[in-house]
Amino acid sequence: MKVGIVGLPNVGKSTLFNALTKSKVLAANYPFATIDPNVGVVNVNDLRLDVLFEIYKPERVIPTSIEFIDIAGLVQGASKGEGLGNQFLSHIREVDAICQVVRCFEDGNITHVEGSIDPLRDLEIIKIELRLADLDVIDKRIPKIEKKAKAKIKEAVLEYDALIKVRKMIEEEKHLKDLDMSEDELKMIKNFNLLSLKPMIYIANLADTDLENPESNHFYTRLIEKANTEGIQVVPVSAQVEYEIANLTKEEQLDFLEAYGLTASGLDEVIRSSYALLGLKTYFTAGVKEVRAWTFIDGMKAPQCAGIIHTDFERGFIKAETIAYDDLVEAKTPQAAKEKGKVRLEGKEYVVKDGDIMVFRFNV
Ligand SMILES: Nc1ncnc2c1ncn2[C@@H]1O[C@H](COP(=O)(O)OP(=O)(O)OP(=O)(O)O)[C@@H](O)[C@H]1O
Ligand SMILES: [Mg+2]
Repeated sequence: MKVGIVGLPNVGKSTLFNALTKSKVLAANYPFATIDPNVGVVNVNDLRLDVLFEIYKPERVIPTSIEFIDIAGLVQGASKGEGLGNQFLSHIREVDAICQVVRCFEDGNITHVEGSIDPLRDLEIIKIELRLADLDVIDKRIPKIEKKAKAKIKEAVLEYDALIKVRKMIEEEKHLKDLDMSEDELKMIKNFNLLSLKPMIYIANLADTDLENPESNHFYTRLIEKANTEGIQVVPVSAQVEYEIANLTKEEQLDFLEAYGLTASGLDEVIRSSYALLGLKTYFTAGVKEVRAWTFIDGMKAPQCAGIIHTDFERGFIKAETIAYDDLVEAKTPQAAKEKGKVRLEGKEYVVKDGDIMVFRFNV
């Protein structure tokens, strides 16, 4: 699962990426500092792992992770080849969700490609470019299948109808959920990796002085209002502050945060929101050797979830011993949970739930 960090040039994308991934890729005060995408893996902090650690006292705890990709800045006209143009857009096609960094901080020393701070204008630029790029893809495809669709070839009719619907949706700025599309049409559309259909959150990149009270920044409040109308979540952070504290010890971090009137880093919220945005859930495996978190997609059944660990587990799946996280915590030990009848034996059709602690029985 990949999350792309997207936005205008020089708004703080690489700075945020460095903070998230504890890396040191080039983040610099000029547009197009980033050209090739940077890729990094980020652990997903989960307090439940700390609790499971206390229960199982394992030798090690392994959190789950997601991948972040820092992508080159996008400018007006990118869909027509401006800036890094289509090369840039192809990198966005590969991600499953988008974190859009929106500059809300004022700083005369840091160049803004549009010459002023205006988050709503910036959002509009990005949105238009993503939509134009999609229309381009659709309009190249439609003539290729039109004849076959008119000749009533089944596959082509399905694809043609789906493309026409989505084209209209993009043009009229509607949502996919407002469209009357069949399962098959939706599947078909997925293959095109359309940018405007990717789930998105906005990261409001604030000045350090705004952290204590973001609402005092009118750029930020306007961004929130806009996002509310779109049903998009906003996460406020200062990429610069997060970067500065990313490599400190936990204790130093707390002191540093306190100086800004904060109790926690904003990065966890960025990571958690991205995880949720992707529709991701977590199940656990737990024992004395290892407690480990595994990511699955909402709706997956037990065998598929087993397959995330090893394909043999899926192929030879028999049953899954399952305890709900809350049941385990309430019972205090796996033994007590068993005695209370809280350990369930689930079969092939079981839809795994967030927090399930699972032991897979399999035979190959
Ligand atoms: N919240 C912030 N407050 C002040 N300065 C910031 C903040 N976030 C980032 N910056 C500064 O903005 C400049 C640009 O940052 P960065 O290189 O991360 O941008 P970018 O979006 O990756 O740009 P590009 O598109 O060129 O790759 C850097 O000098 C960075 O230190
Ligand atoms: Mg960059």
